[in-house]
Amino acid sequence: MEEEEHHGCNFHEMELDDRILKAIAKQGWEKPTLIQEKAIPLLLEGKDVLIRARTGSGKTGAFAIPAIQKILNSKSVAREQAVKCLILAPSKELCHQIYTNILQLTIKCSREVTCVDISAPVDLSAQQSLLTERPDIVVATPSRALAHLKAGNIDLKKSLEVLIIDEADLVFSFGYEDELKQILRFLPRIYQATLASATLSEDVLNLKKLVLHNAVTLKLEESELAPATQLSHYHLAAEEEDKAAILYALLKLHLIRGKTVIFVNSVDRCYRLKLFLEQFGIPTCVLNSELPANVRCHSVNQYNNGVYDIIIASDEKALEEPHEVKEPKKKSKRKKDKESGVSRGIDFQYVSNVINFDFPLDVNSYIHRAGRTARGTNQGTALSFVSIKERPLMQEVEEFLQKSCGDNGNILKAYQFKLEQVEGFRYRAKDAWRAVTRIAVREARLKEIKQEILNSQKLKSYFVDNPRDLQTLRHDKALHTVKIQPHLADVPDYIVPAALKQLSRVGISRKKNRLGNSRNKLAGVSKAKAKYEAKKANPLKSMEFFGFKKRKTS
Ligand SMILES: Nc1ncnc2c1ncn2[C@@H]1O[C@H](COP(=O)(O)OP(=O)(O)OP(=O)(O)O)[C@@H](O)[C@H]1O
Repeated sequence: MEEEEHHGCNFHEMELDDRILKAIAKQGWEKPTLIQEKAIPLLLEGKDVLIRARTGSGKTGAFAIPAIQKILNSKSVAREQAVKCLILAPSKELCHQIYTNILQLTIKCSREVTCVDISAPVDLSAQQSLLTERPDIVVATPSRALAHLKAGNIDLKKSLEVLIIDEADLVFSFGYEDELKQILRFLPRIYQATLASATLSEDVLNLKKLVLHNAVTLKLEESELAPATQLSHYHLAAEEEDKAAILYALLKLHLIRGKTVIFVNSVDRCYRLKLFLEQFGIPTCVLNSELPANVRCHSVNQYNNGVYDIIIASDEKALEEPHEVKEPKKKSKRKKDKESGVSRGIDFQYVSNVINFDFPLDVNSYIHRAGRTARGTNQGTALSFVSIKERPLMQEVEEFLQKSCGDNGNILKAYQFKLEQVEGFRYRAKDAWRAVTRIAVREARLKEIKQEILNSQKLKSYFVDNPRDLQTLRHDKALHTVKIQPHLADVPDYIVPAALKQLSRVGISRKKNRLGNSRNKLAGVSKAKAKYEAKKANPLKSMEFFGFKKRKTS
């Protein structure tokens, strides 16, 4: 089944319970997204559905709303408490996000519909009590679900009505095939199943055969990314030695406005960039697979609430130090978390810009990175730094964008960046980048993990009693493994390009006001949203002042 038309129907026309409608309204969702419009009625009819829709298109709502409706329906007939819906997702972050979404959607019926997330890597016995209550919805990674099923902590044989697998394309690649097959043995013969995925890979089709029966495939004929009217793509030619200088200039001159996610290709480079920006007084928060899962969730929550403006994330597919390692690679001894899809599927909210500091290693990865912005109905920009070596990868992305956006215009626009105009920045950046030695990076990596583990374990019980203090726990503190020279935090007038002097002054004074109001940042999503709304018109607009004009790609 392939659909293109968006009839603009309303949630009220979907025969949903009033309590769900109220919760949807509270979320500020005025209309269903295209995938919600198509999927919700089919799922309410009881069909098995394979949902293929672009990243950020609202798939969570598409499968969660009918599941909640179904539970409310069955409760109106029999009040027996049992697990009726199992939602599997390949990472703890995703589980946490789905769980949060469900809490929001059940806010008006939280007594009738209960939900637990059992993806946290704690002792099974610690979660047993949550499961003895037999919550209506259980969210888990496949390995956690299987462990509890084997331990006899959940029994789904009689009660399960709905099975949902989110980010289905990742389930096999994260190594869950075996676990999933085993889980199926614990399920009843008949249940409704949904798979949600941003791509229709071979893995998804295999999973479909395994899990779905007579399924409807909802493959929306839309691009895998938001349309060009919503998401703008730019590339900027930059060699390794200049990337850092350009980023520093863009950030300090406030040419990049609004919340930003910067992607790099390895955990080391996360810290390298953090330590580099730290020297210029630019705080950032890192997200990578080595950090404890609850820290990652907390960081993303705070980012979504407007506490931080910049997250540096490493891609899980990435290589270690792709530009620098010359010897054969040794296997990292440090434990990486199989269940951490650091950025895949994560709903970073109100992100104005995605910056590919390192160009992604394939088209899929570009799609997933760029999909962190322009989510739902919001605007966004993806800016990629591209070295000569990375040009072939960029061409692949360009071809993909051209094909998927279906017109002959240039979707991936180039910025001609006049590096000579920011010579002062380049000069400072060179020293600062050099100061970030391998040892400093290693120390930072260890220090952060130690700090975060300490925060997350020793202070856990303290934070349970003092949840407000948890809000003030920040993940963007300086790591200080590189010596800070305070003067570097300022931008002396003489290094600001003439065309930008006026603009950057405005930017800097605005920043001062912002800092004065930093407490407000803790106030939550509405502030973050307001800030986003103020800047959304064109977060990279001011780049044009820079003496580089938009030009067509060759
Ligand atoms: N009907 C709607 N109207 C406006 N915003 C919506 C609507 N439905 C969902 N959203 C918002 O869109 C964003 C993306 O939703 P969601 O995370 O469900 O997307 P997704 O398709 O699952 O993306 P991914 O594949 O990356 O996980 C969320 O911030 C969500 O609150």
